[in-house]
Amino acid sequence: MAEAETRADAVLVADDVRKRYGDTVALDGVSLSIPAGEVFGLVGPNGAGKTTLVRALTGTTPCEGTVSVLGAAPDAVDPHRIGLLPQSFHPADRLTARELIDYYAGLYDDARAVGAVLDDVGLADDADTWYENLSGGQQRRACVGTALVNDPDVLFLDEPTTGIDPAGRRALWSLIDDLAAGGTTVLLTSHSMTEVERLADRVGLLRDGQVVAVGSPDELIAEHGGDSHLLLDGVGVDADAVAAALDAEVDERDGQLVVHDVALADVGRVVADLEDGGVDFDSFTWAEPSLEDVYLQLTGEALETGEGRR
Ligand SMILES: Nc1ncnc2c1ncn2[C@@H]1O[C@H](COP(=O)(O)OP(=O)(O)OP(=O)(O)O)[C@@H](O)[C@H]1O
Repeated sequence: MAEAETRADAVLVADDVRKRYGDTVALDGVSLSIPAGEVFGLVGPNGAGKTTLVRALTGTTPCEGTVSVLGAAPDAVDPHRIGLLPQSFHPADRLTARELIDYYAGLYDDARAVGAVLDDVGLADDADTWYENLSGGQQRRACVGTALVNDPDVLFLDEPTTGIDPAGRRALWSLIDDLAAGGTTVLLTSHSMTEVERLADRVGLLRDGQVVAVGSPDELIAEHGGDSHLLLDGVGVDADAVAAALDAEVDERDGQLVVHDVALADVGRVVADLEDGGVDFDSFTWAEPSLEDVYLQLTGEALETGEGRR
């Protein structure tokens, strides 16, 4: 699709957006265009500029360049149409979850029913617990709820699932799916590549305030994810011995040996060749390239775990 056509349909546009904090360049010429109903995942290392871009797009920080939301400058858009979950959000401790959602609902003329929002974020059973007595994950759910009360057309979620347990994360993912299916445009930031690969129609990778790649997870994986590979674990595994036994490219990553370019159908043969070559290893895992590999490739940084660094 031509860029002009894309922009005409776009709900969120950033055009050459720049932001400095003193000597720190937080955004260095970011251009993006996000159509209605898309879930767009923004990823990148700490300090890459994700939160600053969310703030620029929501008009909560001034910036150079052009940003537009629903065809207008962010501060000209009807606030009913925008939902924002900031990365840092500290509601009053002595409000219950219900009172917190009710407070935000009171800011809008036609807010959703408080009980329905509590249901959406899985807090119906804890609705009358003070915020300070909710667990970290429950607190985050309550915060997500405040961004949903106005049934927004555009939803900004800055690290929405931080601290939320796996079941809660899945529930939130399916809620986001449903919102997008209903036409809501969602911009979310995350350090979990699993989350972004699962949710996002397209992903933008920020590094040092610049967009270094944009595309669907499949496109990014095909372009930057590398090959399917075998990971070898165990004391006594030696990269040179493995390379010699297999006549293959081998390198080290996080204490494992990576044998490159191994198709699933070839795993049996490769393992037999290793045994024939006298290579001593404890276990192996076959892996297809994932968004995490794209991230590693483009940022040169390792995530602490496969589920992100938080
Ligand atoms: N209010 C501020 N004052 C000064 N510098 C800031 C401010 N906010 C952000 N920065 C700096 O701007 C850069 C981008 O920060 P930003 O919070 O946008 O990154 P991020 O990608 O969201 O990081 P994280 O993954 O840690 O949330 C960083 O170098 C940060 O230190």
